[in-house]
Order: sequence, then C-alpha cells, then structure tokens
Amino acid sequence: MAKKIVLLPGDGIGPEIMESAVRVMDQISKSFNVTFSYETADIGGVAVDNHHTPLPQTTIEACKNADSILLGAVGGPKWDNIEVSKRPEQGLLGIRKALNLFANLRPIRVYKPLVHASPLKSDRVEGADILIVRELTGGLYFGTPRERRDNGNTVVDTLQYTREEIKRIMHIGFQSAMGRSKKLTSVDKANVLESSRMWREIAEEVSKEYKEVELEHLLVDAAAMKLITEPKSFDTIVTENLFGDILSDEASIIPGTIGVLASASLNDKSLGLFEPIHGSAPDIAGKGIANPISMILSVAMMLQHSLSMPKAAEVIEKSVERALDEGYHTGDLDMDGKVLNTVEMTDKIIEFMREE
Ligand SMILES: NC(=O)c1ccc[n+]([C@@H]2O[C@H](COP(=O)([O-])OP(=O)(O)OC[C@H]3O[C@@H](n4cnc5c(N)ncnc54)[C@H](O)[C@@H]3O)[C@@H](O)[C@H]2O)c1
Ligand SMILES: CC(C)[C@H](C(=O)O)[C@@H](O)C(=O)O
Ligand SMILES: [Mg+2]
Repeated sequence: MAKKIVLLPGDGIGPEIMESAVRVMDQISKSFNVTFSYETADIGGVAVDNHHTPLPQTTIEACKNADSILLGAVGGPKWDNIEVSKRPEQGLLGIRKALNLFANLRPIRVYKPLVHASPLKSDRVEGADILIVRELTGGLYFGTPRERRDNGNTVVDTLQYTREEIKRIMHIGFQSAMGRSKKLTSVDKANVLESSRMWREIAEEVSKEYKEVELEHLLVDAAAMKLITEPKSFDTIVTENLFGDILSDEASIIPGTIGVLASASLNDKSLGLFEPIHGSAPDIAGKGIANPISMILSVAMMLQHSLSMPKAAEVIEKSVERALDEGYHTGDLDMDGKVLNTVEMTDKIIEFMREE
C-alpha cells in the first residue's frame, strides 16, 4: 500500500527545497519499488494568506492521518508584524504540540568534503559527529502565563516542565547515546534555574537505567563555547527546548552551513515530522540558490526513523556525500569545486542515487 506523506512546504525557500525532496522521494520510489502518495497542505505564512490562520484544522487532520510529514520552513518579513496568534511560527509550534512531537533529533555530521568549508580549524572539526536531542513541546516556548502586564511595562514568559516531560526526553537522550558512542552530555543552567536543577536530578535518576552510558552535565554557556572549541568532545547532547534551538544553530558552524542540517521530530507513536533546522531564508528566497541538502537529508531521516527504510536512507546519504566529495555545492558553502543552484544540486544527488 502507498505510504501517505503530507508535504508542508511553507514559506520562503520552503517550497523550493520541498520540490527537491519530492524528486528524491520519487527516485527512492523507483529504486526500492515502493509507492508514496503525497498530500500538500498549508502551514505558516502561506496558510495565513489562504486561510487566515497559520495552522488550519485541515492541515492538522491531514498530518494526523499521514504515515509521515515533511516540512520546508515557515515565516518571513511579510508576516512579522501581524498579531501573535497569526505569526507563521505559531503554525509550526502548533503542529509540534498537536502531534505531541516532543523529541527533536538534530544530527550534526561533518562530511569529509565539508571539513574545509567550516570556518573552524580543520583538525577541530574533522570527524565531528554530534546528535542534539532537543525537548520540543515544553519549556519557555509553551509555558503560561506569557503576557505583557502593567500597561505594557512588565513582561512575563514561563519556563515550565513536568517531571514526566523531562523523563521522557531523557530516555530518548540515553537511548540515542546507547546507539552511538554511549556518552551523553546533559546541558542545563543548574547554577541559576530551578527548572535546570530538576532537569539535572532527573538526568541522574534516569541514568541508573542506562549504566553503560557515561553521563556528564554541562552548563549551557560553557557548552556553547565548547561546541566550537572542541566539537569532537561531544557525542549525544540532551537539552531543553530553547537551549536546543540555540545550540543547534550554533552547531551549523561546525559543518560550515546551516543548509545541510536536517531534523526529526518524533512522538511516542511512530509518527514523525521531518524538517531542516533552518528557517525560510528570506534573504535568498525566490533566487533558486538554496541548499537542498538539509531537506534531502530530512527525507533520509524520515526513511530511517519513520518508514523503516534504512537502506534507502543510506543511498541518499551516500549520494549527498559523493556530490560534495566531487566538489558540487551550493553558494552557502565556502569550498572549492563547482557552485550549483538548487535544481542542479538536486539533479546531481539524484544522478548519484541512480548509480548506488
Ligand atoms: N523551522 C522553521 O520553519 C524555522 C526555523 C528558523 C527560523 N524560521 C523563520 O524563518 C525566518 C527567517 O529566519 P532567519 O533569517 O533568522 O533564519 P534562517 O535559518 O532562515 O536563515 C539564516 C541564514 O542562513 C541562510 N540559510 C538558511 N537555510 C539555507 C539553505 N538551505 N541554503 C542556503 N542558505 C540558507 C539564510 O540565507 C540566512 O542567511 C523567520 O521568520 C523565522 O522565524 C523558521
Ligand atoms: C521558527 C521557530 C519557532 C523554530 C523554533 O524556535 O523551534 C525554529 O527556530 C527551529 O529551530 O525549528
Ligand atoms: Mg531554530
């Protein structure tokens, strides 16, 4: 039976790179003799324009009935000054919450050809391979109250976590570390925040169930520094929502561009949403020059984590690596070789997929 994939292209470069994703899926379909059926739905700014809301009910329903979901990106200057409930980002936060996608996996791998694309010294980044496990449905992003008070002169955001929310993401962190090199760094701000002190307590508690995993705690400010100075000292990182957001963009310095970083957002069933970690890149949208690799590797993560097709995921990863290895890249990467646009880069990757 056909696997039902919901496509949420969104805004800015979202639709441009989603086109690459679908072409890659079509190639997988041919090579592995599987059928995918696609349903495209609106989210973010385009949904505000078409439906007056960044997350139409029809989009939520389509996602709930899907085998898997691919998302491009949301947001852009056009919608920056509209009322908060209509901001495109609310669509993304809303779908994460509606589907209970609490576990966000953000791998950072330095493919060999990217070693020289990084602004960091080559010997520091060569071989770096990190997985950031970001809690995605709690913390400052969702706590209430969140409001202006005192005639707009005071503002409140709330950082709230339940024990259960911390425990379940901690298990994902330990399980991920078990499948890697069995080292887990839990990042918090326990010298200041009560939420972080509870986070640390729970990390210790859960660690008793994973005796083989070496657990270390690191304060987020020090983690931010060490990520750049000693990226290879990290393996798996588990952290709360906001810290994970910031650290994962920072980590894009390691491979040299945010345009190659993909992510998986999973719930406790098998449903997942797969998307680049970057945004809608308004500065390059419409120019056809966006790096499609973040989106193409999101397809690979979907095949691996949600559709039980690890071999197909591997074919994609190998082809991406080969394209970079042969010097083909988009303009966001500072490396030798040939600069291609989005469509040409996708063509190259698909050409190599056919040869796998
Ligand atoms: N998941 C998401 O949908 C998501 C994530 C982050 C930001 N946003 C939204 O996107 C909008 C723009 O945000 P921003 O500019 O701060 O961050 P951004 O990630 O969109 O862009 C940051 C920089 O990275 C570059 N970049 C990003 N993706 C690229 C790619 N695939 N290829 C080449 N270059 C790429 C951009 O050109 C820009 O210079 C905002 O509205 C923001 O809220 C959405
Ligand atoms: C657009 C925004 C809501 C989102 C986040 O902060 O989670 C983005 O930055 C991300 O990293 O996916
Ligand atoms: Mg972010």
